[in-house]
Amino acid sequence: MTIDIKVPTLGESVTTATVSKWLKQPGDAVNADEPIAELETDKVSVEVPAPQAGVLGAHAVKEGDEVEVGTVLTTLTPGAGGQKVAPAVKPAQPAPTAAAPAAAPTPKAVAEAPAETDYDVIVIGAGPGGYVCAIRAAQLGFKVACVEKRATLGGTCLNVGCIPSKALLQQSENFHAAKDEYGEMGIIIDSVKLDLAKMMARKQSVVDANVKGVEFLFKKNKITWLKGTGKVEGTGRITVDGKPVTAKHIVIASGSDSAGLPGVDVDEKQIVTSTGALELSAVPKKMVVIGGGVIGLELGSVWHRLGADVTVIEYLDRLVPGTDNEVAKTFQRILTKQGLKMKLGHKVTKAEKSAKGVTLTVEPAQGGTAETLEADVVLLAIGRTAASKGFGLEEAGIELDKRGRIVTDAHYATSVPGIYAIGDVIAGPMLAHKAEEEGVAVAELLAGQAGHVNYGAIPAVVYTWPEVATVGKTEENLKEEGVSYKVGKFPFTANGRARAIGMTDGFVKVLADSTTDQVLGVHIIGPMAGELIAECTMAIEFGASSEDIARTCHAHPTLSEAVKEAALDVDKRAIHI
Ligand SMILES: NC(=O)c1ccc[n+]([C@@H]2O[C@H](COP(=O)([O-])OP(=O)(O)OC[C@H]3O[C@@H](n4cnc5c(N)ncnc54)[C@H](O)[C@@H]3O)[C@@H](O)[C@H]2O)c1
Repeated sequence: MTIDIKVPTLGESVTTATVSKWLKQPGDAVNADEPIAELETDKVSVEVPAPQAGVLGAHAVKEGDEVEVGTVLTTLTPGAGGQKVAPAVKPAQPAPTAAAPAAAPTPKAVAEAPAETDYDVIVIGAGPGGYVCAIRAAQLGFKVACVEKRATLGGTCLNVGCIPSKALLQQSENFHAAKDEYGEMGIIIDSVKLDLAKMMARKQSVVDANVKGVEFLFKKNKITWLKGTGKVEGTGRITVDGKPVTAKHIVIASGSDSAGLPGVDVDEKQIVTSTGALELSAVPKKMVVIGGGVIGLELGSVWHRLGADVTVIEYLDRLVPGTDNEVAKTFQRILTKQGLKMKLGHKVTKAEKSAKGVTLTVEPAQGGTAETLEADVVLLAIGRTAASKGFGLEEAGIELDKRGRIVTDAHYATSVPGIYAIGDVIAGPMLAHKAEEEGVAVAELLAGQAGHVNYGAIPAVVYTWPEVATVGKTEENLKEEGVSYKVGKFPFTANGRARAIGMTDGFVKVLADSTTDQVLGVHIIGPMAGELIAECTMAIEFGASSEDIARTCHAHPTLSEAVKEAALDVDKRAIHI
């Protein structure tokens, strides 16, 4: 008996390929799944594996021939594979060695695409990118499943990131205000006490309500939650805890993990990432934060307000890289005034744990004399890395860049047909709302619509007090790009509402093109900056001019009037300064 080996399904809309190379010749013995020929489609190179062990018969096509899906390539006589039972036409492939691993990525993915699938779309990861993608795909009529290994939906953001940190930020701000600021407003509270356990319980109830909300949305949209760990096997195929599941389209939204630092071993008790810093059972006396970025400053602020002596060690000579320099300097001044200690231009080279605490060795970033710092708790917050390892991506041939992020084209397609990626696991800012936008865009693209993300209009917010919010280009960006721009600025000290609420730190800065007046960037440090930036983001999205903002009536008395005044100041006609 012989069986035909045919050109397999090549993926969506690809029906023809060219036989680029025969890897095995007639008479060669092959094992099941061993590649026997290489085909090239207009998208990728594909290997055709033998369906079972046996000996190859006559080849029906030669190298260079164009073939269609279903064309017979060659025949196979089933039997024992792996050994030559007929004279070799070509030497057998060398056995894999450490120096030359045989597990070449890419090609087999397309060859194994299933003809019929369990779902239209499978999303791997139920964070803001993944769950939003799943919901939008379901709205568009797809049969959708979402794989999530965590016990609850919502990913890092809802479970151990954005949401719990914002709950703690609010609660610690209220505690601090009641303790240190209400007196000025004529509210005398004799004794303000912290009940940390209750504070943590409330934070958890906020998280619980949010993650249950996503579960409800899944039910409402008839999305199947596949509980377990997803592993990508190739085009159209994954496994969940080892069980095969198939889909026409796979979207990877696996997110990111906290970056480690050699010599600093995280135990989530004494040396913590953001996850541990949201769970501390007591206020540390001394806390050292490694990294003066978003997480370090938000969570450093929380524990400082609750009573910890906090020192931030930052490698660069400024806080929050990427934000407007002037904003960063003001931010540093305000946080220092609040009592956070800053050690800029320094790095941690070692962290030694003992029963008493942690001893950190700290050195100037550019070299110099080392010193030691003591801490009860160390928060490591030096960035996050794409979660792209350990679930089959490289084996399936999905290309990663040097930083481990999945490489995608403008439509979020990876190097393997039918597999897409969005959110923290691909390039771009690691922000929940960026991931959400990409989730919607990819779902719409899969439905044949014009899904799109405007990367020039993605706001970023640091939820400290005051908040820092930014959208579009910074002055530094514009100088680098040689764009001529005008600056309008307005301080919150001159805003009536800011005075009334007693929060006058900070300013709004509007950057507009010198020639066209188009708004190119807005940078805010001040009360509720994270809310105020929405108007500015919309201005950029709609291609508005600073005059458009300046001529828009803003309610009085509101903080948003500071945005209007900054826009007026672009033409030096602010009223209240
Ligand atoms: N509010 C928000 O939107 C929000 C909140 C939390 C996290 N996030 C995102 O999560 C990601 C991670 O946040 P993050 O704060 O960890 O990263 P980050 O990139 O914001 O900041 C990390 C900081 O650590 C510094 N650093 C790096 N190596 C160092 C070293 N060896 N010693 C001292 N300093 C060092 C960097 O210069 C940088 O300032 C970011 O992409 C952030 O945007 C966003």
